[in-house]
Amino acid sequence: MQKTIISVQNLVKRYGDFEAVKGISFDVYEGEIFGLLGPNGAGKSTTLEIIETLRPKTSGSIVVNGINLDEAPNDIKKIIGVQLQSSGYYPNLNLTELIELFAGLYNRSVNALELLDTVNLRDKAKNKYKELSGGQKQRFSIATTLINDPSIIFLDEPTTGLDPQARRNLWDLILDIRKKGTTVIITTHYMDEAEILCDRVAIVDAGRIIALNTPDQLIDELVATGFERPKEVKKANLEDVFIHITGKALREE
Ligand SMILES: Nc1ncnc2c1ncn2[C@@H]1O[C@H](COP(=O)(O)OP(=O)(O)OP(=O)(O)O)[C@@H](O)[C@H]1O
Repeated sequence: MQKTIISVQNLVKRYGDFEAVKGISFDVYEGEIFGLLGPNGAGKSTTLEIIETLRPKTSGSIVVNGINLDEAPNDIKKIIGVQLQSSGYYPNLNLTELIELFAGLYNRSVNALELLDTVNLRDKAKNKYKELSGGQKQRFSIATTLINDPSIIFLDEPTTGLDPQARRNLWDLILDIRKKGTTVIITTHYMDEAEILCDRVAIVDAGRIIALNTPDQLIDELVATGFERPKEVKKANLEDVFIHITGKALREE
């Protein structure tokens, strides 16, 4: 029996007259990678930010690890890891100094180099954020979610804009984080990514969950309706070619 670590019930969010989230309910199990998928404007980030205590909800109930968001949002903050806005990365500080600063905000001391190691950025410890490549920036952003040793981390489109190697590298990182027991909630527009990473996905459209299951089950259900891909699929695709000829290793970015 899986333990529920996040329970969302009838969540509604209105911005003025516009209802962005229309009464959604779902549970996230401890230790899983749970994906929120959906087109632009579906309400994924809004839902995520409400659970992260960063945005007020209109109605509904949210319980994170037994803590009711209405009663003790600060207790929820202590056990979750949130990607900080890059605007909060003071331009004159290097990565080590930024981590130390954020750790101070959580009232914690962390070994910055060890943390940078987990995201493969030790050699950039003395660099400033603006000197990083896109992939390195994303990895640093994931490192910042781990500063308070959280039980749950939230990743909003972590691989958008990355090259295939950097995406795969980030997938490995996310799988490693989960292997250590951390629950991961992720939003993405990439279905290949969701298929590889997520234990279960909720497909959100116009503020409603229209499907929720394991990727495998969702695919099987579609196939059971008689769906077939319009043309025979080749055994490889262009991305396989790209990775095959450029190598899987992460580049010196
Ligand atoms: N602060 C706000 N004020 C008014 N409307 C907002 C606000 N934030 C989001 N919205 C609207 O709510 C809807 C859901 O936005 P949200 O950012 O949650 O979608 P999303 O699924 O994360 O989309 P994307 O994939 O583009 O990031 C959109 O129509 C958006 O315009």
